[in-house]
Amino acid sequence: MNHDAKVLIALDYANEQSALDFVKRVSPADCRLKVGKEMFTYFGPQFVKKLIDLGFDVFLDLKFHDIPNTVAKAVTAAAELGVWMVNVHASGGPEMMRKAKEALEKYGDDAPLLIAVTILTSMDEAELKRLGVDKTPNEQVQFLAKLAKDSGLDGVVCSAQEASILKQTLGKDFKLVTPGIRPAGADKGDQKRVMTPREAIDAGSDYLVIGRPITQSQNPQATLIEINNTLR
Ligand SMILES: O=C(O)c1cc(=O)[nH]c(=O)n1[C@@H]1O[C@H](COP(=O)(O)O)[C@@H](O)[C@H]1O
Repeated sequence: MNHDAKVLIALDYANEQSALDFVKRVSPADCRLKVGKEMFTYFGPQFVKKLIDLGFDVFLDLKFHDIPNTVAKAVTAAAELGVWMVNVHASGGPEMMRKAKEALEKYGDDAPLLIAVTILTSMDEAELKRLGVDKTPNEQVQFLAKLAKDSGLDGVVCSAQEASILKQTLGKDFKLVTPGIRPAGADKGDQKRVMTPREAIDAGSDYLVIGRPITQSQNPQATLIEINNTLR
């Protein structure tokens, strides 16, 4: 579906029917859906196909990280499946990212957006040091995001805290996809540094990954519309 919905709902279910029951309660005109490693590993491409057939844009969040040839083939498989967005780890390197982007060229306007993961929000400075990286997470995110842009990618996943600096340095067309979003008053769960949907958009986010505040709502469509209304 071609629309400007900014909310990407994270479908984190270990049961396919529960996910499909939820999906029937929200409109593909008002959101897109993110399918990650858990659901893909349990339910596979057939599950993704069902969501697409229901009219949803799907972000296939498998964070590919492998040699360039393998990643190019993996993103090709994602394009064949018909997903709207797919991602790779920027730390796979510029050659890997370039090859992945080139593999999608033949799909023209139907190619999925190709997004890079920079530094996972679960990594702190000490953990980066253990990996031999002597930068702060923030510096390393900026470094990898620039590398992703220079390699031709369409954007990055980052925290909303990093969005404003990345928007300034990498320009308005480079898409920023941000998790860790909580509507005012919502339960934070295990997210530590959160922003409201409106704050994240104002900071420069293009797409907001939101899971539990919508999936666990009594009325998911109403919650989604409330969020969308704050973004106008
Ligand atoms: O890659 C992600 O989507 C992701 C990256 C990250 O750094 N932090 C993060 O929370 N996520 C995902 O974003 C979603 C957030 O879900 P909620 O915390 O329920 O809104 C989950 O699917 C997380 O796995």
